[in-house]
Amino acid sequence: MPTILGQNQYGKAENRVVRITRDGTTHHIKDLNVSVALSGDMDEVHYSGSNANVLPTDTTKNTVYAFAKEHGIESAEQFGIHLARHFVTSQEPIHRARIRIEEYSWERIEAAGEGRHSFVREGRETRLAQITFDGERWEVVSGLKDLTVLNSTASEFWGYVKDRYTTLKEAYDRILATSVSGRWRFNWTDDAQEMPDWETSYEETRKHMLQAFAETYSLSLQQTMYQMGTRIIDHRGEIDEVRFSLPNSHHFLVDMEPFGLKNDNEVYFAADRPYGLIEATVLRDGCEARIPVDLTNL
Ligand SMILES: O=c1[nH]c(=O)c2[nH]c(=O)[nH]c2[nH]1
Repeated sequence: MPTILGQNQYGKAENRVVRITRDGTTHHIKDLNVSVALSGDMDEVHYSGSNANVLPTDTTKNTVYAFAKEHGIESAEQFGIHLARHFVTSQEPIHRARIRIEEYSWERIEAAGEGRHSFVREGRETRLAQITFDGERWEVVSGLKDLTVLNSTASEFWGYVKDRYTTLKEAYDRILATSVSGRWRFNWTDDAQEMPDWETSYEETRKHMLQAFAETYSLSLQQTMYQMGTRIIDHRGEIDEVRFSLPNSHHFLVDMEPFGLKNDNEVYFAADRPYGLIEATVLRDGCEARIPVDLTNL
C-alpha cells in the first residue's frame, strides 16, 4: 500500500447547548459550545469504508444534549469529564476522547416581578475547557480568551536593544493593554485523586491573573505576564502549568502639536494591528510543559 493512515479523529464540533435549571421561578443558565473528537480503532473506515467501529458524529451530538438533560451542567470541566468517560468506556473501539468546551457567561437581569429568568450576555471573556481521557489518565486544561484589560499608567518600556531600524521612543509612562488568552493545566490525572472544585478554581485563577496584572508595576508585558503565571502557580496548588498568549495592544499618543495643543498623556490612537505578541509558559518547578505552544491549536 503506498500510503498509511496517520493521526485521525472525528466527532461533532460546536454543539451549542443551553441548559436551563429551574429552581421555582428562579432559573439558572449554562451556555456551552461543545466539540467532541474521538479516536481509536478507526483504520477500516478510512481504508475500506467499513463503518463497523464508527459511532456516528450525529450520536455524539445527541449524547451532548442527552447528558445536559440527564446530568445537568455543573461546570464545563465536570460536563466534559462525563462525556469523555462515556465515550471511552462505552465503546470498545474508542480509546481516546477529547472534549473542548467554550462557555459563554450570562448575568441575571434584576427586575421587578416574580420571575428571575432574564439574563444579559456578559461582555466577559470566553471560558474554555479541554478534557482528554485515554481510559486511564485524564488531562484537564482550562482557560479563557478575550479577557481585555488595561492599565492606564504604571507601565514603562525602555533600555531595549537599538539598531539602525529602531525608531521606538523609550516610554516612562505608557498604557499597557492586552486581551488575555490563557490556558492552565490541572494536576488531576486519575479518578483516585480528589477532583478540584472547577467553578471555584476558575474564578480564583481569573482573580489572581487580574490582580497580578493590576498590581505589577510593569517594565515590559513579558514581566507582567510572568507575574500573572507565577501568581496562579503560587496560589492554586491544583495547577502545574500556565500558558499565555498576550497581544500588546499598542496605544500611541496622538501628536497634537499641528493643532497647537499639548497632549499630556491624554489622547491615544488605539491601533488594532500590527500588535506585539508576547507568549510564555510558566511552570511549577519540576513539572513538564504539555500545553501546546501555539494556543490556536488548543
Ligand atoms: O512590553 C513590551 N515588550 C516588548 O518586547 C516590546 N517591543 C516593543 O516594541 N514594545 C514592547 N513592549
